[in-house]
Amino acid sequence: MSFQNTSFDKEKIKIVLLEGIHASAEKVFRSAGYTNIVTASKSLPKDELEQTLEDARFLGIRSRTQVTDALLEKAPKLAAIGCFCIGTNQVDLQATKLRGIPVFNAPFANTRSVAELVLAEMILLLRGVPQKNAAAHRGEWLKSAADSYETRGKTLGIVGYGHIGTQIGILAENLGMNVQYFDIETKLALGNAQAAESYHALLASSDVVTFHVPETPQTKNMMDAEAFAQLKPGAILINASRGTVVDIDCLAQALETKQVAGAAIDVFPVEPKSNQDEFESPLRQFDNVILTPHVGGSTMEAQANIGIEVSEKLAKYSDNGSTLSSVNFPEVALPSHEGKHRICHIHRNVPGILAKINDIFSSNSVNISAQFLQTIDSVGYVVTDIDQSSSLKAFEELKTIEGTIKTRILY
Ligand SMILES: NC(=O)c1ccc[n+]([C@@H]2O[C@H](COP(=O)([O-])OP(=O)(O)OC[C@H]3O[C@@H](n4cnc5c(N)ncnc54)[C@H](O)[C@@H]3O)[C@@H](O)[C@H]2O)c1
Ligand SMILES: O=C(O)CC[C@@H](O)C(=O)O
Repeated sequence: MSFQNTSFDKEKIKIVLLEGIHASAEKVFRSAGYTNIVTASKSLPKDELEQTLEDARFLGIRSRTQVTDALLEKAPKLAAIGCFCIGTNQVDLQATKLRGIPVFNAPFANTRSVAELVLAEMILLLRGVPQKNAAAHRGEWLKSAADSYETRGKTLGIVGYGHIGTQIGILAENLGMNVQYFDIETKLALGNAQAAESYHALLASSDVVTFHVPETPQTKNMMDAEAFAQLKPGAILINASRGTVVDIDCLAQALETKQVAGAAIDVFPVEPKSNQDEFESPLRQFDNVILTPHVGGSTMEAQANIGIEVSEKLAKYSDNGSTLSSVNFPEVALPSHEGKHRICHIHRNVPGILAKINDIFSSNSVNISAQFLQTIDSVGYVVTDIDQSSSLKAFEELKTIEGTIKTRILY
């Protein structure tokens, strides 16, 4: 039997793209020869999702779809997942890794969009525009300079000085603001920004505090009752990171007591599953709070770019085996394997696997033309390019090595 018989027709490879992923993604897949593409404009209910994933090879999601180990159990053919966004907290990264499923995302494409929104919100909140706007819609006329401020000379505190936080810092300095930041990592201060002595020092000395941290156990309720008490009275609070970071009930209380003069919140502990579901929040009652439906990164530019970036990563993994920039997997950047067959072996990272793989190639007289290995704690990934004339028997034998998680053959 030749390798040709194991070939998986590209047209049969099922790709599921959920949550209104931009059409640019489908275009990339189609131009790479993939035609079995299922799309949905929202996240799917549990049963429907499980059914759709039964025979799916690739899954594309945004922030709503929760990928748990139990869901992966129902998706035995899944080869890789693309998060068409920055956050990957909706995916069980450990479970996907142990099942040999690399996860990809778009780490930069929407960062400018978030930075611009935050900048605009800061200006509007310092001027009291949200409450004046809401009043005008009710027929009231709040012409007054009271509690209305310029950004110039004010202090912006950025919590999480990464791709988004740094861009906001630069933009805010151009408005004449003083910028300070707090990050758990040592970061290069851009412009005239300064690292705050501590998180609490930042809270106590900033006129505007904005959060740009990932969802982690450490960032959960970073803004709790104690943190609100540390804020400079009358500060503005912005959260466009993750809904777990700010305790919404504590924020509501701080707005009641005027400890916080205004807020902009884009992300929530519980978000509606679709645009048809009602948005519930204790913040709805406050005119001085800008509420946006998790659209910090939702601009036409960002979504189109994300669609291209993540689908290209998935198509490349499918065609070539490259895992470069995966967030949970050994990263291997692979050259083209024209004229060769490429065998990908994903396994538990225990001593001796590489030797066993090569023993099998050797005993089957397989000529290896290139080999790549990378490991990440518990998982290893070995990619071997072999002559086309080599026997399929070796590939079948590789599957029997103890500790094998997944094998693929690409040609
Ligand atoms: N609202 C939206 O639509 C939207 C869009 C894009 C990203 N996001 C969210 O914004 C987050 C930040 O994005 P980014 O691109 O700047 O990420 P990033 O990884 O570049 O930066 C995050 C920074 O937070 C720091 N950090 C982590 N834990 C911290 C802690 N406990 N205290 C202080 N700093 C901590 C990291 O060291 C890093 O510098 C993402 O994780 C994502 O969840 C939201
Ligand atoms: O598009 C989304 O659903 C999430 C956007 C944002 O939170 C991200 O993590 O990039």
